Amino acid sequence: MKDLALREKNIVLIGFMGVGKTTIGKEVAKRLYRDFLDIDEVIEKEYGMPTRQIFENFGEKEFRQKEKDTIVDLCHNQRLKVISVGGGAFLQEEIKEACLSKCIVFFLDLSWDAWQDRISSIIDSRPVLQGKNREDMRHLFDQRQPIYKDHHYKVTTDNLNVNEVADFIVDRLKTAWNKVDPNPEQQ
Ligand SMILES: Nc1ncnc2c1ncn2[C@@H]1O[C@H](COP(=O)(O)OP(=O)(O)OP(=O)(O)O)[C@@H](O)[C@H]1O
Ligand SMILES: O=C(O)C1=C[C@@H](O)[C@@H](O)[C@H](O)C1
Ligand SMILES: [Mg+2]
Repeated sequence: MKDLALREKNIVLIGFMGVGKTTIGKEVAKRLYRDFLDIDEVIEKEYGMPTRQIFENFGEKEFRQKEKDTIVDLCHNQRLKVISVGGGAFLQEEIKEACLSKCIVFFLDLSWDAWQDRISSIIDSRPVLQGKNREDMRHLFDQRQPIYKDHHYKVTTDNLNVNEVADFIVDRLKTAWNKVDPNPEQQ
């Protein structure tokens, strides 16, 4: 696929587990009348089981390979999608490179203090949190922050609800689109 106009590019949400990529991605897609894809859900559908079971049955290495193939393919062959990627996706350079070069990447940032309030709602379904105590989780949280450093936009979500974060993202996008292409329908 040739290089896309800014308005046509896929929008990708990145960030640590539980920051709201799936929840907010759905809201952004609704507001823009776009299809939403959650990479964890795409992979789960393909395997017919939850991520946690994919890790148990096939191992993290296979999950990561599938994650890479799925995201890189979408980046090169799809347009106009809103995509939320798993919290570990940007550990892989090829994923990072494909997303940053082909899509518009939003980093959803959340402080450790605010993140801790989410633990009970996410812990059962996230394999990489299994068997970890609070200190281990803090270590993983800190260790992961550098992988999200490369992005196009950052949204600090601590004091924003889901609708406010989605509105913020859509507002940023519309500003950027209008800057490069103010009257798209007349061309
Ligand atoms: N801005 C927000 N304010 C309050 N709660 C939120 C916000 N965003 C998300 N949540 C809640 O946090 C929980 C985790 O959200 P979600 O599953 O969307 O995270 P995620 O980033 O997709 O996680 P993962 O990387 O593990 O898939 C959900 O219960 C969701 O309702
Ligand atoms: O942060 C991670 O490493 C992960 C996050 C989830 O979204 C899933 O992609 C999987 O559970 C791994
Ligand atoms: Mg998710």
